[in-house]
Amino acid sequence: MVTEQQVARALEQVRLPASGQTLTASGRLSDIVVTGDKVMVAIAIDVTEAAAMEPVRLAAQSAISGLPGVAQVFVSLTADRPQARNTPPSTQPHVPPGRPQQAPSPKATLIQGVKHVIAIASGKGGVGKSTTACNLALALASQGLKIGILDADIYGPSLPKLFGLHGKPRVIQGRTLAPLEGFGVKVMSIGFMVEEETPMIWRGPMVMSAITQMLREVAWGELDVLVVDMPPGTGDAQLTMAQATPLAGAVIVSTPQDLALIDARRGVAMFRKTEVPILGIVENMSYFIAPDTGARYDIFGHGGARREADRLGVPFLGEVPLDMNLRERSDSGQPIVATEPDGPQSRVYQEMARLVWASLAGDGPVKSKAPPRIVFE
Ligand SMILES: Nc1ncnc2c1ncn2[C@@H]1O[C@H](COP(=O)(O)OP(=O)(O)OP(=O)(O)O)[C@@H](O)[C@H]1O
Repeated sequence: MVTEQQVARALEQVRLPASGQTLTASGRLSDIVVTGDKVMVAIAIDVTEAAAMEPVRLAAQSAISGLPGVAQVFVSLTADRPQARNTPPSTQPHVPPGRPQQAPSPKATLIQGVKHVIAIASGKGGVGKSTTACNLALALASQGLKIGILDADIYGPSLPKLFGLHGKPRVIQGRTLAPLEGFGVKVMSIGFMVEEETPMIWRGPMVMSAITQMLREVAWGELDVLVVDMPPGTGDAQLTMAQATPLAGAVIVSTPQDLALIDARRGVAMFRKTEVPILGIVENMSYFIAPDTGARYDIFGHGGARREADRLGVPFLGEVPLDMNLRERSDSGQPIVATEPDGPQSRVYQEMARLVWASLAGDGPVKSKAPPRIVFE
């Protein structure tokens, strides 16, 4: 098996054009992550250096690919402090339509063929964000839309399990990977690239670059909506990601408890800060119907998310009950919307999908932002 030291040595052959320093000596390398026959490494850059450093990235890529025992290489450029973060929107340079742009800000770089990218986010972990992302994607697809889903929850990727997908994405050409497909939805997850037991010790910038690669170096083809399952929380990593991903809107998932709702509020604030429209709030694990008696229990309290949505002035997208059937199907890779499309839970997701699509298509409360036109020379 290839070692981190061998990778570091290989990168000594790569020099930075400006200083002539080797990449290894430059202090720009992130941790080198080796898992089996896969190598992942990120090169820290300033956002303004993106174009100038691309040849360095390619050289690093080929230096590592040449090592014995390496099957897949994942080298990415990563800007720790994206421009948008330090620059108030009003002072960002305005690029008129049709004018070439030298160094596109991460936000401006849309994904070719993808009409809308939406984030499914939660202020706190374990509230059912991935379950919602998966079933919402399937519900959108069942309405005849072309849908992809990207697992950006890099610390705990759950889409492979939810969609019952295993195996490695096929390399189509160069670095471009083919997404896997489950129930008519194109699926990409870092979980396809690393073993399940691999500890996810990624540095913040590396997480960002892995996601950027999954957004841009995957042959998504023509999509109406790309659903992004975000990592839970509202910390720095999430904020950076919300800024670097060309989002048309965000769906916030919460359970009804006060504590979860406080976090959901933070989520709404975070997306507002990055000027991403809130498509709505979903209340997951909203109530429980006892299968034997049919009695209803509001285990975590009920209706909190709807009240919070009203208070924040954002749409409420539906209540998903705490349901054993839903959980069992999720855990066995048989998502409920695909395998029991007419059941009561699926109908909640269908309605959610209808509201989300209405917003994206411009018929609902949230208008999708007109994508800026970018021309590369
Ligand atoms: N409505 C529901 N009824 C029953 N079980 C649910 C429901 N929603 C989610 N679950 C279960 O709760 C667990 C956590 O769900 P999920 O992985 O979707 O949450 P998450 O917010 O994405 O978590 P993480 O923060 O770990 O990414 C899973 O086992 C899932 O099957």
